[in-house]
Amino acid sequence: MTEPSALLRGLDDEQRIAATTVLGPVCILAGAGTGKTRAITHRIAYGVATGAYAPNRVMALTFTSRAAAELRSRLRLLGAAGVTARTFHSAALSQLSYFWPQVIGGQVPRLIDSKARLLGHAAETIKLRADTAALRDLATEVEWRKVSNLTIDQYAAKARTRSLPVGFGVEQIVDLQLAYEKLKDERRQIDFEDVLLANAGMIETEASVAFQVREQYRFFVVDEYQDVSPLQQHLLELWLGDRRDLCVVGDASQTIYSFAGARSDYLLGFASRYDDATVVRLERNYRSTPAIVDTANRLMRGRQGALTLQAVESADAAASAARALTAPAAAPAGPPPLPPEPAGTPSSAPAAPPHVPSALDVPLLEADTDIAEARAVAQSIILELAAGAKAQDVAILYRVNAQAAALETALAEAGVSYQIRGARRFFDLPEVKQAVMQLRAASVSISGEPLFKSVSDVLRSLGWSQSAPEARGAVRDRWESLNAIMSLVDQAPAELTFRQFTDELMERQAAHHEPTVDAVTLATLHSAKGLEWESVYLLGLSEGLVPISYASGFEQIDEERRLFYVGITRARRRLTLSWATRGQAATEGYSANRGRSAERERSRFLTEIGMRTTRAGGTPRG
Ligand SMILES: Nc1ncnc2c1ncn2[C@@H]1O[C@H](COP(=O)(O)OP(=O)(O)OP(=O)(O)O)[C@@H](O)[C@H]1O
Repeated sequence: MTEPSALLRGLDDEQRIAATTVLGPVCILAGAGTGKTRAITHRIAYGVATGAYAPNRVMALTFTSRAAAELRSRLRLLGAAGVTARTFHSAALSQLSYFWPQVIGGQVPRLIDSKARLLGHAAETIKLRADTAALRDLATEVEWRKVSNLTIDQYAAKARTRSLPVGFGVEQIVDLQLAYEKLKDERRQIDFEDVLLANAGMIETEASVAFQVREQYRFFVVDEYQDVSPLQQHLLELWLGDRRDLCVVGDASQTIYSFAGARSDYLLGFASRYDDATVVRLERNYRSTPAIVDTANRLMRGRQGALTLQAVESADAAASAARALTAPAAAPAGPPPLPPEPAGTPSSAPAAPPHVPSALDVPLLEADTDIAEARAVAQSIILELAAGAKAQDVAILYRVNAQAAALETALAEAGVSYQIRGARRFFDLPEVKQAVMQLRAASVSISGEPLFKSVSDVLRSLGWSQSAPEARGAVRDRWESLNAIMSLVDQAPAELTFRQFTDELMERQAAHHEPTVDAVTLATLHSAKGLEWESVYLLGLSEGLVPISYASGFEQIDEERRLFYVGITRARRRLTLSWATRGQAATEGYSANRGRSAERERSRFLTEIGMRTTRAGGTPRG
């Protein structure tokens, strides 16, 4: 077991308070890149190491299986392997599967694999016409009702003020939901949200279930708490009962799933629900350069929930009383400032004051069209790669999937390899499955060798070599996959054994946690949450895309602002912003008017930040 004091090394003062306050209600309000994952993993490990927790009585909850796998893996390295780290859904399903036979009898009903398909069948029963796209929107509406913990009647009352799927009225949607629930019951099936609803129902109605569940888990930690839905919050309260050992961590500025039912008010209201809560603010950003931090702060200046440490040192910012993320003194300065100062400054001019990095150092590219924008970005990436950057450290982020098309073209023309996040499942590739199996088999008999040797011997037998084959196509793809596994060896801590390495691989396989391959990442802003890269390009920063055309009203525009904030704060050393002046008609959505060219306006957020524009390949503009 790890020494308790060793677990506190490498934490800053606030992180240490979070880590050592192992009992009672704790709320960690953490800005982007401030080390919240570090804080909660060290807190759990410290609680285990000091004997405050029995590991099997701790439950760490996340919202994605990737995040749960990441927590498990970090906890294992910190000596807290027995702790449960799960998504809300997986924790609820495991309890439901255990208690269903006792309480109801038989097995848990089968989970439906496609809500839209079952809704289609339900629509037929009430003679409602809906095409595939409409059914997907209607499925989202069903999900919203359920995660908001509303009955169909309560939904009917709220729906009158909601923007509903196009072409459907409240009555039709209510009838469809009734038909859907009926059909589901007849078929003895449940959907994703029913798992939480049924689990909650059992704890509420069966005292013995409530007793057993609460006996098992005593200490709760919730990561990304700003994303909690009313249904998840309800279940969490049932799990807790009258206990108070709950630690939540989150960043209200990164709430980007309100449309799907996430509610940051549970995070922001934690201290008023628990008036003796320990509230810790993590505001020192360890990830990004001062210029990137300044860009993020300007965007969030004065916003509610902008989690910050101290007033930025300008009179203007001080006056606004906004608190801002700070970059640590030792943060790298980042790339040389762009755009360049206009030439021709007289040499006799008084010495310039020292340069204070700011958002004005972040380049903003302007191009005529989407493809010109994509090509400008591809060219910039080529320069970065030529200067020694690794492709896997570069990401291009955008608002809607359709924007990837121009990028794919431009990157292919430029010969830059890329992967689209979420587009392929690495561990489903046959060569990867085979490699994991063989590594596992070898790890049973081989021990004591350096990890690199054990893994590379197995992978060589499958076709890996130190240098990449000079070819494109299947052979090269196979090499890339095996090399991605080798790159996990490079990232592994020195003390990791072969057996532990294969444990990790299998864990990642179960969670689809892909290792980085040597390629630039293309991802939507939503799917970039929680990740970081050395260099990040944010594309399409025009009205209609950021904010998206269908966002209306303060709340929705603010969610777009937070999405932009998430994008900015993914960058460690270099951030490049860009937009195209012409494209599809911004007011009518990105993909609705393909082929039609319309003037675009640059994003209002760029103006708020005070960005200057550099024409792609041209000169700065005010
Ligand atoms: N005390 C510290 N000293 C040095 N580096 C740290 C410290 N705490 C965190 N970091 C580093 O800062 C970066 C951000 O940490 P982490 O990923 O835990 O942040 P986060 O708060 O979860 O970020 P986000 O919410 O933006 O995804 C990581 O590279 C991490 O190693």
